[in-house]
Amino acid sequence: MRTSNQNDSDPDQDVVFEVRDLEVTFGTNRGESRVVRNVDFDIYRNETLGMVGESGSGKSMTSSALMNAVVSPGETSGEVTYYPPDGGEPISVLDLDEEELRKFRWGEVAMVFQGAMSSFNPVKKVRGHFRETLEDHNRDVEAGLERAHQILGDLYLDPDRVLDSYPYELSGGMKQRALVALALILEPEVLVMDEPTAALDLLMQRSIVSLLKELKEEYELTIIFITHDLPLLTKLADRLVVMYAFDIVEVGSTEEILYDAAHPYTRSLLNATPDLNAPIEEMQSISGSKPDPVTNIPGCSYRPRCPMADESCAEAEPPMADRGDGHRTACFYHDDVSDEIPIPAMEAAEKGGESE
Ligand SMILES: Nc1ncnc2c1ncn2[C@@H]1O[C@H](COP(=O)(O)OP(=O)(O)OP(=O)(O)O)[C@@H](O)[C@H]1O
Repeated sequence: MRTSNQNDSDPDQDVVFEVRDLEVTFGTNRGESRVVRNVDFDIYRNETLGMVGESGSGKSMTSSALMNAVVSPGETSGEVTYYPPDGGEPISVLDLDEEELRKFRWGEVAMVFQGAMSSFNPVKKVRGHFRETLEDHNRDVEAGLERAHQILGDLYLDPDRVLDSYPYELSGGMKQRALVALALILEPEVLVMDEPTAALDLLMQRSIVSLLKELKEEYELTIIFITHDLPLLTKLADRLVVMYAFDIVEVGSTEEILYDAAHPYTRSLLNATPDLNAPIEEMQSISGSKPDPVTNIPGCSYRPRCPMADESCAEAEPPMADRGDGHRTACFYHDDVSDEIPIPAMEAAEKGGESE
């Protein structure tokens, strides 16, 4: 097991991705747009890491940067180190050339993108997509198609029927599962899923979640799951990363974040989700205007919307405070937050748990 010498890494964890000082910028006519700002975090092998935050907070850009796949003319800087399994040589992802990246992206880390519903070529049968991916990566096509059968079966699909279909002949849920199977065809270690369930109905979203849990065990995957849907994440993720204004404001185990959220933004997010078992449609928006990636406000980026902000929050950016057990948050007042911003639903849930 690799242990990191970085202060904010957990030495007991087997790290698969180590991200340090990650920045993504775009030049605009208003000035430099910094859409990912000094982001530091680790991803542990075989965990499901959920990334949550309001629209535009930088989740997709951060996950694209993990694969050095930020769209042009975006500039990515910092360090993204990928640790292959079994102690293989670490890979500095931002230094890979085009050919190395092509191999890395399917073979080590595969991605099911936002809007993936449309990412099958409509005039090609599903089998053709599997064949093409295998051929492009010089894999044994017959053995690969056999694996496709296995994965599609594991996703409760009829493999022959799906492989012989055109994408338009499949329902949304079937198409989405076929895309997950395609992402897994080259046996990646990590699966990055960006809002993969957004276009599906609630029932299908929940069934994809239980399928992902099964897949993760079966194929020993590390999963990074990006969504606005906090209720969905709580059922799936081992740990959560909360993003606000292009940076991480809180990270910790899902349980810690649900029952001891220590950043005012995370607590507002939880309060905007009245019932963690309710459909996402019921999530309310948080008051105040969203941050602008071209503007750099001094101090804490959440300050303009934070009910607890005072002068010290304007003077300096709060460093990540360590609350133990890998729970960290960027707030000067993390010890006072639970008194200042109660979360009635969580308190009720906790009381219910105690009385059982
Ligand atoms: N091609 C682009 N060029 C310049 N800026 C971009 C581009 N794509 C996204 N952005 C900006 O980058 C910021 C972060 O966007 P990102 O897509 O990472 O957010 P997100 O948290 O994933 O949001 P969503 O949940 O809506 O996908 C936003 O301010 C967005 O407007």
